[in-house]
Amino acid sequence: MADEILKLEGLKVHYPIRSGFWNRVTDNVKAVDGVDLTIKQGETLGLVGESGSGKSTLGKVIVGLEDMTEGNLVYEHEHVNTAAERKRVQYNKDVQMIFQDSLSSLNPRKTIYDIIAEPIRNFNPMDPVAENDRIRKLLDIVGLPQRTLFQYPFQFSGGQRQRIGIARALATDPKLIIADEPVSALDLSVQAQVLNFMKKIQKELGISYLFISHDLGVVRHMTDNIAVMHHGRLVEKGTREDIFENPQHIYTQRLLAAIPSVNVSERAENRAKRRAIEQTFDERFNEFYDDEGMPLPLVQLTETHYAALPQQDQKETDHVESNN
Ligand SMILES: Nc1ncnc2c1ncn2[C@@H]1O[C@H](COP(=O)(O)OP(=O)(O)OP(=O)(O)O)[C@@H](O)[C@H]1O
Repeated sequence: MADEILKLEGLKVHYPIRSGFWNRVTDNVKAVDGVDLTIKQGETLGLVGESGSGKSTLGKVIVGLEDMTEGNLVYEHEHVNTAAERKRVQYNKDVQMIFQDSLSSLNPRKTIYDIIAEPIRNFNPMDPVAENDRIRKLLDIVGLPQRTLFQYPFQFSGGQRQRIGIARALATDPKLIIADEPVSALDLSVQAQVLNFMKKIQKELGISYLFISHDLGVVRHMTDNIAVMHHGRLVEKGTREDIFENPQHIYTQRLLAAIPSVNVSERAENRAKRRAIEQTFDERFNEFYDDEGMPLPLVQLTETHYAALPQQDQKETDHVESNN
């Protein structure tokens, strides 16, 4: 079995809500509320949930764009928070992010050359000739013509811009890429191209991905394992088969029902199924969520499959109490 590359332990991000005359902290938004998750070397782990479930916050904590309130990041078996400076610099070089909105994540005043050069200059400065070679090679890897090097982001299509974002992320030779909704802003035909391309470079370069998406349909073709997030907690995690063939949590079932059917003749039938699942979700919400509307703790069902189930639903034969 592949070794782990990154482990999240009890990760929490709570944002204070201030109110009243004295602007005191009166409550917290629990954007991420105690997530345990392991990403293995070379795998793609899908992180799925609706808007507001906390996925982006989790991704940002991993790359240091957001601070955690509590918890640990363990990278290659070492705690990132307490690691020596050298190890932390290595972590920042090894773990990169691709964003959903390629236009706003690429500096509009910089050429493609300078955009890709920036991480190289930060992490691995080299002489101008070597830098030029490296940038041209990265452009080749992402399949953009050399003549685009001195153009600006607005001169590219969405799909091409996403490739530039990928080239920038690859510039430091990362081991793990956090891809936050990398294709949701793109047309369907371009989505497939970018996804296939991401898979191709994964095979060639042996990178791991944390692939964040609101759409289980997109994640299906990309991932080995999947974690489903709701209200800042994981409600289910397992292999792709566990999630698609044997979903246990009502929220996972609802997300699966939301995947649009390609087959037109099945659409009416799917609509009816979706309505039934929505109804089950509403009826059983109080069993699957606590008094504050938060998901229950995860329980281990099989070697690979975990779900936040109420007691009476923990019926799989070989289930083991989770220590998560
Ligand atoms: N800086 C912040 N201050 C206060 N609340 C925040 C902040 N950032 C995020 N939140 C809240 O935390 C929750 C999780 O947000 P997050 O963006 O991580 O969700 P998401 O699942 O990625 O959704 P989306 O796909 O829409 O980005 C939301 O309720 C959001 O409003």
